[in-house]
Amino acid sequence: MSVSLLHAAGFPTCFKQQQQQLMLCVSWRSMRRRRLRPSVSCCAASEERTVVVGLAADSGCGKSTFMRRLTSVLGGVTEEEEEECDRAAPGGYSNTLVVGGATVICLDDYHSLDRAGRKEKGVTALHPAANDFDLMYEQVKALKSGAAVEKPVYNHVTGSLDPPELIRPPKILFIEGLHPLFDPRIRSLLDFSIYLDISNEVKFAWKIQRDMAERGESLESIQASIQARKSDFDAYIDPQKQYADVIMEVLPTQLIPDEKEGKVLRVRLVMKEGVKHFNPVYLFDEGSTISWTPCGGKLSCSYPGIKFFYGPNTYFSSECWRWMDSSTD
Ligand SMILES: Nc1ncnc2c1ncn2[C@@H]1O[C@H](COP(=O)(O)OP(=O)(O)OP(=O)(O)O)[C@@H](O)[C@H]1O
Ligand SMILES: O=C(CO)[C@H](O)[C@H](O)COP(=O)(O)O
Repeated sequence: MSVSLLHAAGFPTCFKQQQQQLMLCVSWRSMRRRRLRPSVSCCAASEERTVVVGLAADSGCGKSTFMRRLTSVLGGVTEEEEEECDRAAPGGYSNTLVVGGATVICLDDYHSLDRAGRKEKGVTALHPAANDFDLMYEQVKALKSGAAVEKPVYNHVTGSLDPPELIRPPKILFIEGLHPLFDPRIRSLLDFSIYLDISNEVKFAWKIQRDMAERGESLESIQASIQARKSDFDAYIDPQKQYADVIMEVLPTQLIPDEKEGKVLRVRLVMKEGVKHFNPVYLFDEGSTISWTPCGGKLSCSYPGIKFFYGPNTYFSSECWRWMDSSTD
């Protein structure tokens, strides 16, 4: 898991280069919004139990990008998966991704209020009242215990709920969305959890990049949408990070004064100690504290160009965490 996570997070180096590569990719979420054929898991219920991984983040904070990179480690979609999908649910819209024996479901599908309903009640999609946590729990529990479910589908194009789709239990079930760690019952089903903690500055830069370029939104509407969701984000989304096994913080760089474009970033990987089946990664020497700033004379870019930190640290008042900080110019 550690290697895949590092790959997905872009550690330890070349973050800038990877960003450029990412920018060439079409966002998976935007692809699936256009896609008209649902993906339905085609893995037969196996003797082994399904491993459940939660990925939490605010909207526009890289969940789809992260999942696309993580599942690329698992391999591509097999012919059997394609055929099963075609047979099981031809036509229609889906937020689900099936790849390499893993199924990624998007928790937006558990919105109990559609776009019109939220508008009428004056709540955002981040508010618990707009989501069906009972059904989310029942279905994740069923999948984990090897039973298929008829999962609802929230259609981001129409803003309403489509007919449900069949999800069979995969080897690995990823639940990604706004609230995978919100409900204690659902938290108890997770074998591993990740929170993408994107600072306001970077979130804004990424949203502008995606929503202006790909969705034709104006700067003002992006600003207004972030602002309108801010109090619910603070109340219901952000606190989930204390329950995650791994938190990836993406922050503005400290290496370039006044860098506003969000093209150069600082990434901090926060890893909980003592999580079953997870070995936190380290730089050079496990358990030590390492801070590295290269010699300016050896750099082809402006000093300091790159900076690393690794060591034990506290997070939410607990000491069983390790941090890795990486910043590149
Ligand atoms: N690791 C990354 N490095 C650089 N840019 C990124 C990274 N992850 C995401 N982004 C930028 O942020 C944008 C939003 O990412 P993405 O669509 O994956 O977010 P999301 O959480 O799935 O959003 P939503 O829930 O609104 O669909 C991307 O289009 C990309 O521009
Ligand atoms: O936060 C979101 C996704 O993470 C969306 O805003 C939420 O799902 C509502 O969808 P839409 O904006 O299409 O009405």
